[in-house]
Amino acid sequence: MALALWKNFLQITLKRILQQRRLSLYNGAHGYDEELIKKKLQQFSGGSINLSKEDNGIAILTLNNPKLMNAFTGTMMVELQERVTELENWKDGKGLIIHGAGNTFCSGSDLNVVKEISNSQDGMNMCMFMQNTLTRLMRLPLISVALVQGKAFGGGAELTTACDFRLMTPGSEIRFVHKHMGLVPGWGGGARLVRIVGSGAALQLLGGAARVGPERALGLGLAELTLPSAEEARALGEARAWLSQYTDGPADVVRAVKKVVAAGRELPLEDALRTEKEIFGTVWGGPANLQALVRRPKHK
Ligand SMILES: CCC(=O)SCCNC(=O)CCNC(=O)[C@H](O)C(C)(C)COP(=O)(O)OP(=O)(O)OC[C@H]1O[C@@H](n2cnc3c(N)ncnc32)[C@H](O)[C@@H]1OP(=O)(O)O
Repeated sequence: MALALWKNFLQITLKRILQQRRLSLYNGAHGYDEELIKKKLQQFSGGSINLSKEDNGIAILTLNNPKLMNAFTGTMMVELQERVTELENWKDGKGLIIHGAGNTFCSGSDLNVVKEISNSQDGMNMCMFMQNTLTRLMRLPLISVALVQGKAFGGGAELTTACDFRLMTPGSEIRFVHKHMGLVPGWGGGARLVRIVGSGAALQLLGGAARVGPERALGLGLAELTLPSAEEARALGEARAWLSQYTDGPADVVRAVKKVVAAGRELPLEDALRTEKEIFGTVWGGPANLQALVRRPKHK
């Protein structure tokens, strides 16, 4: 009995490690040493990344370091990775809202940390660490929303692009300030921005470190909607209500929808088609499909 349980535990752990590897971009073969950079990042503490999973299948991820406009300290980067792992293992999940504490989104990486790891090796490892985490975030089978209040600057702007949708509150601003810091995006925000707004607009936003308010973001297709409220709790309620139009329904179907779109977004066409076939197989003849066949709804 104990041996069977142990074997089962080992199998589950191995499966999780393999899944994380498959969903990540970098490993040892790329000269990436995850344990080394995690140890380094742990030296720079402060703030937290909080996750609450609600019964409606929507999770709320809060960037919590309001003293520094929710800038990412080292421990927050590590905590973000842990929360993403938790979300990968949340089988009832359908949606995710990412927001910042204290009426603002995130001012990027903590400049005190940036200064301490300004050598090339640490910088490249931090870049690979954050790309791995944000790529796994983007690939979650959850429909995700960045709720942008106040400012989303630098790495904060990059984080918004790892979500499926961006909702902005009145007066909020997304700004890729990297150029003014003598940098380019390194958390994957450049590549994702090109796919969201196209290369011309991305060049304008990155090359000019442009301020993007709700109106311009809507015009560019960077944001979906300007919410009516700028106040934290109200805006969160409005974001929840907006997201629920896509997360209503059985978890397996909502997750399948996200997986089909994620495959179409990332894979070459033939691979995406094959993946779509696999995902189709998980819902065809499933409970929601059979119930619908009994109900025979008219889609008027
Ligand atoms: C991945 C690459 C990156 O992310 S590089 C980092 C890019 N981000 C930045 O350069 C943001 C720098 N900060 C700013 O421009 C301003 O603080 C912004 C965000 C516009 C907010 O301005 P304002 O509303 O006037 O507030 P403030 O400047 O008084 O800030 C409040 C306190 O927060 C701090 N803060 C802000 N951002 C960061 C940051 N990224 N790292 C470290 N600290 C940050 C400010 O220094 C200020 O602290 P203090 O009150 O002076 O002790």
